[in-house]
Amino acid sequence: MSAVKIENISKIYAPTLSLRQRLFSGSPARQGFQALNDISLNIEPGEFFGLLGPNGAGKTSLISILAGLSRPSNGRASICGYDVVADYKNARRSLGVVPQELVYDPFFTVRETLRNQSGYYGLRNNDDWIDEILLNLGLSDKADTNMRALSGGMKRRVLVAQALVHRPPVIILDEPTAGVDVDLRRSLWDFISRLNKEGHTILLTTHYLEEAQTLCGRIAFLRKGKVIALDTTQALMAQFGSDDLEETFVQIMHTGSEQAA
Ligand SMILES: Nc1ncnc2c1ncn2[C@@H]1O[C@H](COP(=O)(O)OP(=O)(O)OP(=O)(O)O)[C@@H](O)[C@H]1O
Repeated sequence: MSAVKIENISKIYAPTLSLRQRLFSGSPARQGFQALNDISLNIEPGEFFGLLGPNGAGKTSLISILAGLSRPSNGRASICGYDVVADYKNARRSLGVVPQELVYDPFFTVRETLRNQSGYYGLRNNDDWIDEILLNLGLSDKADTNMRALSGGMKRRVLVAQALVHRPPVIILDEPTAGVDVDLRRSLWDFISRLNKEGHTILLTTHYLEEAQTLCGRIAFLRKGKVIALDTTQALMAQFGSDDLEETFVQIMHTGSEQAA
C-alpha cells in the first residue's frame, strides 16, 4: 500500500467576485483558476520524496488537499490507504504537516501548545515523546516560554514539533527551513533523516535545492499545476548531464514537458 497515493487530482479555485460584480454583472460567470491539472503520483512507505517547483506551481495546493484543508475539484488522494475526503479522520491521523505559514496561539507556552496538539489526537501523558521532540529540535530550554516570545525560527521549530506529536507515519514539510538559521537546518535535517531511517515517509517541498539533492531519493517537478518530471534524484540529474540539482531544475523548468507519473 502506498504511503501517499494521488490519482488524477485537479484543483480549480473559484473566481473571487465582489458583491457588486455578483449582483449586477450580466456577463457570464468568470472561470476559476486551475492550480492543479491532473496530477498522479505514488509515494511508497519509507521514501524521502521531494515536491519541487517555482512559486505558484501548485505545491501548497496539493499539500492542502492531502491534509484535508482543501477539496480537489477532480481526482482522489489517500494517506496510508485512507481516502483524504471519505476517511478524513484516519488520513489526518496518519499525517503530520509542517505548514509554510507561521500559525500559533500566542497565549500558550511551547509545552502547552504541544500538549494541546496531543489532545486533538486523544493522546494524554505524551510528555516523554514531547521532551524527545523538544530535545531534538533544540527547544528544551524554551519549553515554558510563551509562544509570542519566540523568534520566527523558534516558532518554526514548534510547528515542526506540533506535526510530530502523534508520531504520524507520513510527514509533510512545506518549506520548513524558510527563514531559519544554519543550526536549525542541520538539527532539523538530522532529526527528519533519523525519522525517515526509522521508517517514516517524508514529503518535502523546498526552494533550497541542495537540501533536496542531499535528502530526497525521488523528486517530482511541478510547473503550472502539472508534473513535468518525476524520477530518482540521480536519474533526473543524469538525464540532464549534471551533478547539480539546481542546474537540473533550471533545465527542466525551461525544457520539461508533462510526463506520465
Ligand atoms: N485560495 C486560493 N484562491 C485562488 N487562487 C489560489 C488560492 N490558493 C492558491 N492559489 C493560486 O494557485 C496557484 C498555486 O499556488 P500554491 O500556493 O499552491 O503554489 P506553490 O507552488 O506552493 O507556491 P510557493 O512556492 O510560492 O509556495 C497560484 O497561482 C496561487 O495564486
